Amino acid sequence: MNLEVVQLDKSFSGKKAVESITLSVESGKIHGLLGSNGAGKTTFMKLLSGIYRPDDGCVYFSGAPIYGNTEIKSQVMFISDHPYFLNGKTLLSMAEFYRAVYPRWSSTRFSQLAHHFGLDLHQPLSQFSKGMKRQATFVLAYSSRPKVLLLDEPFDGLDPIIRRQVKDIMMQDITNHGMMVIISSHNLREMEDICDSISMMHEGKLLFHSNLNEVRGTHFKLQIAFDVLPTESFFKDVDVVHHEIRGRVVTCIVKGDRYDIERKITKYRPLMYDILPLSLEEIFAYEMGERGYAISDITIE
Ligand SMILES: Nc1ncnc2c1ncn2[C@@H]1O[C@H](COP(=O)(O)OP(=O)(O)OP(=O)(O)O)[C@@H](O)[C@H]1O
Repeated sequence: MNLEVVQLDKSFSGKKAVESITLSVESGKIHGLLGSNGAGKTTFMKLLSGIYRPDDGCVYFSGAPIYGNTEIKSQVMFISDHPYFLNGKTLLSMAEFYRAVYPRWSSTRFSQLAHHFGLDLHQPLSQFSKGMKRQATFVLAYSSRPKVLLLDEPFDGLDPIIRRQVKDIMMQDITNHGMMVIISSHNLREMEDICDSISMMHEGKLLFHSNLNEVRGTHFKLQIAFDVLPTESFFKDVDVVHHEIRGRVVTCIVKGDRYDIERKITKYRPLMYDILPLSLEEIFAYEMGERGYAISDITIE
């Protein structure tokens, strides 16, 4: 299933939580949703999963709007950042519930995964630890075999071994069954490793939407040392979008083709230079900084 979001709007008490978002994601891909606190990521996820009705615009999966559409909703699974289970339920009784709602449910998968993670089928889920509750959520989600998996801060509370296994299973469903995954997370290091594309939200708006390899191939960090600092023309010529000068060393973020950048740099006769791809954290800081959301120091009494 492909996702198409068109001009999506959602407000709470007159305040926009999601504003004019347009976005598309193909099946078999992982899309990362990044953003500041309160940017609107969870609200956006709830609109994508058909929990919230949009004030304006629409969320389409394979051309059909999701809101109020039971058939589409049964193929889209949302895992919230707060695992929630019906009162007094065990993993086994939750499995019965999911089996009734999700037509692609696999009891074989359920038995295999519950056994693999060593989860007790008969213990009330309320007695599970935080990490065990998360594992139970993933067991139920993977057994439901959704075509689209929406994950809001999904790996919090999982130990590193389980975290890796949960991601491995997700990758198998993406590769073997073309599942689409949309992940909202503040863990940029992890997102960098697994996402095909990313978007960044701030104050309800989508600032930026791009294929990760494309960003890495067009944005670079440049450290360059000069005998004598160059004139302003250097920054224009090399297409510097942000720079800092310390002594005779200039650190910049540069946009463009890597070989073209190197060719231009050499004309300014640097003593030495290093050109590196930007990390997702640097892209985030740069894009947010452009919108006035930069790191500032705070001193407390
Ligand atoms: N049910 C609600 N009622 C009223 N306001 C809400 C509701 N849900 C979200 N909001 C508001 O919408 C805005 C976006 O919140 P949201 O939870 O979507 O942000 P977020 O990007 O997920 O944040 P975080 O990274 O901090 O989890 C916030 O200003 C929040 O107060």
